[in-house]
Amino acid sequence: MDSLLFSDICRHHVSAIPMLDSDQSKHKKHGLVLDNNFGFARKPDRRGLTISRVASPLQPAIVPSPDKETVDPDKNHVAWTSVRQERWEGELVVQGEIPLWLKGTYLRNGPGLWHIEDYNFRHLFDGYATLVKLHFENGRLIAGHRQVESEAYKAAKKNRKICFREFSEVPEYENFMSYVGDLAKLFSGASLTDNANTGVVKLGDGRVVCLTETQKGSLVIDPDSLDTLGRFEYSDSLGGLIHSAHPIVTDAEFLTLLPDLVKPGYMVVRMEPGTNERKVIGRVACRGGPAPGWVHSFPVTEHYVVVPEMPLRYCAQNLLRAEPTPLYKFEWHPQSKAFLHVMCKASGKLVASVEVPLFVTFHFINAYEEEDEDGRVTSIVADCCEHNADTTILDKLRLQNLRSFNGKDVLPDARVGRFKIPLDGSPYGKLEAALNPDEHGRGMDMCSINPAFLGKKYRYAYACGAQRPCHFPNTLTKLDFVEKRAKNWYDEGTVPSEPFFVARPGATEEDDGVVISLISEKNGGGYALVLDGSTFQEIARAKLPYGLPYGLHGCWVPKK
Ligand SMILES: CC(=O)/C=C/C=C(C)/C=C/C1=C(C)CCCC1(C)C
Ligand SMILES: CC(/C=C/C=O)=C\C=C\C=O
Ligand SMILES: [Fe+2]
Repeated sequence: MDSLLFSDICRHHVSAIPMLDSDQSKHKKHGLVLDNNFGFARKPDRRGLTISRVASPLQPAIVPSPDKETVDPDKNHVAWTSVRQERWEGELVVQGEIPLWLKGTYLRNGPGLWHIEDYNFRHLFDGYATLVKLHFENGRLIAGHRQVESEAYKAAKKNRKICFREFSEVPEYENFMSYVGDLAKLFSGASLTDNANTGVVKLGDGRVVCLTETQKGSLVIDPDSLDTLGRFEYSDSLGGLIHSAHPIVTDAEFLTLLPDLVKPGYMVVRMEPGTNERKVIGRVACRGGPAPGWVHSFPVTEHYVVVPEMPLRYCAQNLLRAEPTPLYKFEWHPQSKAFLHVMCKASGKLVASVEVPLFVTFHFINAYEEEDEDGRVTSIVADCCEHNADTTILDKLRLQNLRSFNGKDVLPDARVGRFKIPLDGSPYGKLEAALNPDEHGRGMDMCSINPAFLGKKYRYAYACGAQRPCHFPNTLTKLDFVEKRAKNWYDEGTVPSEPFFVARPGATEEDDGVVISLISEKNGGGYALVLDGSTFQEIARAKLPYGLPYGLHGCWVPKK
């Protein structure tokens, strides 16, 4: 049973954040708080991890490495292993120095639980959401993680099986009639997951919301306790079941895209802080078919929203299937071509719609307007993590592939794809690499920028790159689009998550700040890492009591 493996996780005295609740008290042992209450029975996972450490209440723990002999790093890298318990919180020992100006909480969301009972999920994106926090204050660091209490997660726990349609997993049907019943529920959205495992955003009004690609998977959480407070109900009647996993969120607005699978196109919508009502800015009809392209993310400039139409398109038939297809809910339609549409934020009018070379991206990095000497906008530049128009990256993110690294260099090449969209009515846009991909080992994804440069001409981005041979991005990289160079951070055998930039208050330089990442180590350990935004050198790290599974996207909640 997992409880043996989870033994003796220490929790320190953190007076500001009450932890004991009735669930936890039953695990209270030797003055420690455990929270091994997944309710999913499971055979031991051969990690044989034992972290046994009792910390005095005020002393941060020094946690020994797990038993090396029983850890098979190739198969059991902690990045691809389910989080070991529902929740934990404690203060970490900091090596180096956390700047005193860094006051607030970094939140990171991601799919962290990939099994129920003995059933292992297939794809990275299937896992139930694990929310991680790093609270920085006065040079100290309090960390914690907790499962997001979606209906999908709670139902799986209660019924000991998958109950909703996830990215690639669907509930097991007892008979044909139950499959038909589930299909009926698909159209109303009732059978879709609300497992908000992709990102977390802080709205302009302070509410913090975990998100995924289903609209029902928008869940409000408490950034201190990591409690799930309830569903974020959109009060408009725009309908639809899915949206972009990456809305553009600023203190002033929330912008997102609602793909329309019936009449292929996208609704561009905006929501003001303090409301739950999205209002339509405009609609873009697809130029290719048979369905809209997948819009995991999209970029904006100061005045425009760029709507990508990728040839990797949603596929209604694949949505209905009980077994995943090679491209899951999507299909690759190169003959349908690729387009970028540009909509004016203020009027909802389409100011450009250009055909561009075929591309595959999850993540746009940023976009900005270029002007002539009279201040007229002549073109738009939009950057993304581009997988060389190759969809195989989706297959590389299958857990079986992630868990079977054998030293071979199998990560497909990726680059910073820079689109140039003319606004003079020309029918074509360009796509080129913004810098030589060798600068970042030809791996490229999970990007962030200084948020003050959102939609504006910018020089720097932070992302994960590659130190080859590898099967997954394994470096942190700082990209300089002026010098066309990258600075890379690498720690052998680790899997770093999205580098997240936090600007120093009062900064005037774009890269004046820190970059935060959570690192999963091959020995089962893990640490929080803080790099200097400018030099990209390590300034602090703090070991976690145990490594955490790979996570996706984060946000920053400044201390009030
Ligand atoms: C974690 C991540 O990056 C993406 C998650 C995507 C999900 C959960 C997609 C779910 C979907 C369904 C459950 C049915 C409808 C299509 C689609 C949005 C792909
Ligand atoms: C982790 C990832 C791609 C890595 C490729 O090199 C994509 C994640 C997408 C969802 O947020
Ligand atoms: Fe994403």
